[in-house]
Amino acid sequence: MASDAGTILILDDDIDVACAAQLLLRRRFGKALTAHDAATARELAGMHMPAVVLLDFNFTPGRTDGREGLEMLAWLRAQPQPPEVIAMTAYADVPLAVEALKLGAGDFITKPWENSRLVAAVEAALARRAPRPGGSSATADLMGDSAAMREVKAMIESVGPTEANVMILGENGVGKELVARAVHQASRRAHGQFLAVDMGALPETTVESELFGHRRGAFTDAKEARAGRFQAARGGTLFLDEIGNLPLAAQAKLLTVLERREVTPIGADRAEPIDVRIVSATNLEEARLFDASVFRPDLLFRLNTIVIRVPPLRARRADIEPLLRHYIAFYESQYGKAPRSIDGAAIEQLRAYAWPGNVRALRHACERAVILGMQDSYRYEDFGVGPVHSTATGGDTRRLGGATGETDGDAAAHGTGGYGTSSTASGGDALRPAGGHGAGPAVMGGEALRSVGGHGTGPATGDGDAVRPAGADMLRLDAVERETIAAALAQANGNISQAARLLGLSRAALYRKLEKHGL
Ligand SMILES: Nc1ncnc2c1ncn2[C@@H]1O[C@H](COP(=O)(O)OP(=O)(O)OP(=O)(O)O)[C@@H](O)[C@H]1O
Repeated sequence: MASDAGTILILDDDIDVACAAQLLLRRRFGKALTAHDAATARELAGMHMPAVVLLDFNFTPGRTDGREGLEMLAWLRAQPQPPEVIAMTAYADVPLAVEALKLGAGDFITKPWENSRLVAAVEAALARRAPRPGGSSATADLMGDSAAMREVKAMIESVGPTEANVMILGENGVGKELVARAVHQASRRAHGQFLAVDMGALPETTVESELFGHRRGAFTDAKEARAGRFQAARGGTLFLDEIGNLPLAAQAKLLTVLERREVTPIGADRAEPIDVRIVSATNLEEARLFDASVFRPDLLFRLNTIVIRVPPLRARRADIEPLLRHYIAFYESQYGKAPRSIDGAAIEQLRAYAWPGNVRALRHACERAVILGMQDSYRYEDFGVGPVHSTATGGDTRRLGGATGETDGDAAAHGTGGYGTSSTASGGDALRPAGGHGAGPAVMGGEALRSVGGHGTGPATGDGDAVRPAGADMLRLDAVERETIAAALAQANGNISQAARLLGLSRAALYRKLEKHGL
């Protein structure tokens, strides 16, 4: 019997092949649509947001290079709610299938297929999209048992099941997105989408179309209708990350949507009701957030029904050791390394370190130690974080410099003192280019291996730049990269999201590069 598992879209220019798949899959899974060319596929994908796409790789007669399929795959992967893609290739095209897998397809089948194999592939694709089963607790991914973390987790468990909008506050890298995901998992919407949007990275000119969607032909580039993030997250949770970076004009539009609980896609004549729970996050200090010239108070009022403050790591030092153990084990397994213990003195020093980059930096430091550590146990130097005591005022001053609350007392997760009250704290993720890393190594993770040994011998921990020229050329390239990043940061006034956009990088990729260059 058909189940309502989500729409399946089949793109194949061979009408017989597409229809055969449609008949089979419709019987088993419910809604299955077909398209025979790229334009129709895009149109259908925009309108129906399929859960799974079966993708042939050549849809123009005579084409055999698979480029069309790879382009379509990239387009599908870039959608606000990307479907699982199953590549369909001819038997001889295994290299193409491998390329498709590298580009994000979840599976491939060869034509002609066995029906049972096709059904199994679609079932597996649907299972990959389903929320993680069991997980007795929505907060299972949040390591740390400090008083502050316990308070954060208790809030998640109590506000999760409500429909209240939640705003999460905290410095960069403290785990705001993880908290947002936990709120979603604890909610009645857990079976629906958790859709994250980096508001700081949306170009101002397209904010409206990205969030609310557009109809075909609504403006010059609108070649197909496209659902916005509000529609894509229907039934689920929309996570508006870096909300503090949203320009004031876009804030006004967002406010209208939240007040009316409906969106009108650009070019549409009717509004559509929205069905999303809004969770937002920002690293702005509260003083800035309450400044009406930065953030509209009426919008803030809509968003912050419940506020969860995630304290910086230095204010909950009891979490440092469990986090270290967790991420060391994680990277040992990822890199196939034998488990090693952490030297007792190293744990003490790592607990005393100020962790200006919070959990994200701790995670990177563990990855570095696993790759570079040469002793029987991990030593403090393996983590590449610089001298313990340089960090309270110097070190990485990029993200909030204040080292207040540096006791095991664990600042309260909410209330007034938990976040950003230090007079030395800089606004948001403002970057001070002059802040160096003291005596810490200038390279992080696998980059160090590559600078010494040429290229390609260590695990590729960077951002896809595993193959690099050796020696002087590489040093020059690194210097150019560093300068380019510094210039972009200066131009963006230290705003990480904007700098990432200028550089064409994701924020995560930019963070890695900042750490690599000691910026
Ligand atoms: N309590 C935690 N347990 C395990 N991992 C964590 C925890 N907190 C954060 N992390 C990890 O640290 C990294 C940064 O977390 P996350 O992206 O949620 O932070 P953020 O506050 O949203 O950062 P930003 O403000 O820069 O977007 C992620 O890799 C995340 O998995």
